Parts: sequence; structure tokens; C-alpha cells
Amino acid sequence: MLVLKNVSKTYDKTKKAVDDISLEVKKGEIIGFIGPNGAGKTTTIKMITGIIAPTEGVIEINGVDISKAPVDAKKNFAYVPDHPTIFDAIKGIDYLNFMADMYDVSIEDRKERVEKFTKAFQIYHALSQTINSYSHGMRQKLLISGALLSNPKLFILDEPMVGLDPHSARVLKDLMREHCEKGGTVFFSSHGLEVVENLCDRVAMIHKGKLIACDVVENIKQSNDKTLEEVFLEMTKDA
Ligand SMILES: Nc1ncnc2c1ncn2[C@@H]1O[C@H](COP(=O)(O)OP(=O)(O)OP(=O)(O)O)[C@@H](O)[C@H]1O
Repeated sequence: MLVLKNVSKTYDKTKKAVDDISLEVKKGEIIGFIGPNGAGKTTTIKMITGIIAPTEGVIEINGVDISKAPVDAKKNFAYVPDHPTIFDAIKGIDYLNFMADMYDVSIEDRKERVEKFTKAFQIYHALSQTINSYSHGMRQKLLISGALLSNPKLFILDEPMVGLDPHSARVLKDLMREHCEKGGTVFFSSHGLEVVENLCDRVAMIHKGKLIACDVVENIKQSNDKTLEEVFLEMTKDA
């Protein structure tokens, strides 16, 4: 579903933020992308989503090279960025309808999905209000609901748990799992190692721009005596 082949990104000709990453995410998988601050997670996600171009390498989404056919590649995924920046002079429901229009979601499907996601996230009552009255968490939940409306093949989220209360974080985890169970694929970055350990099929770990592990949690931990957090701290201690 998602393939990265020898992908690198150098900023300002000297700063190598991502260094020769190769990775394959299969249909139906949920992958957690972890790494210390500045390791290259957001840069990688921005390349996957076509926001910035890699300096080297190839990225394919559902078999489509995003640098060669960006519009076709973008039809296959939805993305929730790490900051919920969103047009804020419009109402929540107008934003969701805009997203549904962009992805040709039928009237019946959008009604059902808007209700399902926004009721689960407890923002349904606020949809007729303008987004500038929303809290950070409400904006985040609106963005997530909008991204899920198209039932994307690949769901990409950058630090999605930040700013969510425990109830909303639980809802998001359930939605991510449900999305995979229905055949979708989820790729998300997180500093929440416990969430990653409990939720993900596999974990990809990046450190100083290099992919230092990509495997099921049990293999990364090597022994069940350790938590993912302990192994992470050990593997990334040379900051
Ligand atoms: N636009 C940019 N220009 C120059 N350097 C950048 C730019 N964006 C990111 N970097 C640098 O690239 C490296 C990787 O940054 P990135 O934001 O991808 O890390 P991250 O893993 O997402 O970090 P965090 O967990 O703190 O969000 C950092 O050293 C950062 O300073």
C-alpha cells in the first residue's frame, strides 16, 4: 500500500533530515512511526503526502508514484497534520461537506459518517458553529473526522494524539483499529510509546534520519521483560 525506496531529504543543501529510508506498509496494517525530536518523522510524512519532494528516492502509494502522478496518488490517502490548521471562518459542517465533495462521497455515506465520527468525538453539537470558536482538540477531531469521511485506503496521521483528551484518544484508537479491520491501512507518528506498543502491528523507528528498526513490537523488544519505552531509550540514547 505504501512503499518508500531509498528516500532521503536534505534541507538547505547540507542538513540531511531523512537518510536513505526504505519501508513497505502492507494493506490492513497499522504502523507506528516513532523517533526522538528532530529524528525526521514529520519530514518523512510530508514527503509521503507530497507536501515536500524527496531529494532522492521513490514513494509509491497504492502503486502510484506520488512525484509522477500526485493527484492520482492523493486519491488513495487522507492525512491529518500535526497542527490542526484549518479555515476557521466557516462552520464545522461546511468543512466536512467540503471534504466530502472533494472526495465524491455520496450524500447517504457522508450523512452516516459525519454522524458516526462527530458523535463519537462529541463534536456533533458544535458543527453549526464556526471553527474559530473550537478548542484545539475540537479542531483536531474535526480534521480527523473530515479525513475519515472518504474512507481512505491509507490513513496517515502526524502526532494525532496530541491535545486529545483520554476519551477522544480512545475513540481515535478504536477508529484506527476499525479502519484496518475493514481493509484500510494506517500509518501514524507518535511520541506515545504505550499507545504504539498496544495498537500497532509493526513499529518503524527513526533516529537521526535513519530507519533503525521496522518490525513487530515483540521482535523490536527482543524480550518481554522490557517495555517498548525502555528499548526505545536504549536504541536512541546517542542523541
Ligand atoms: N524546513 C526545514 N528547513 C530546514 N531544516 C528542517 C526543516 N524542517 C525540519 N528540519 C530539520 O530536519 C530535522 C528533522 O525534523 P522533523 O520535523 O522531520 O523531525 P520530527 O521527527 O518530526 O521531530 P519532532 O518529534 O520534534 O516533531 C530536524 O533537525 C529539523 O530541524
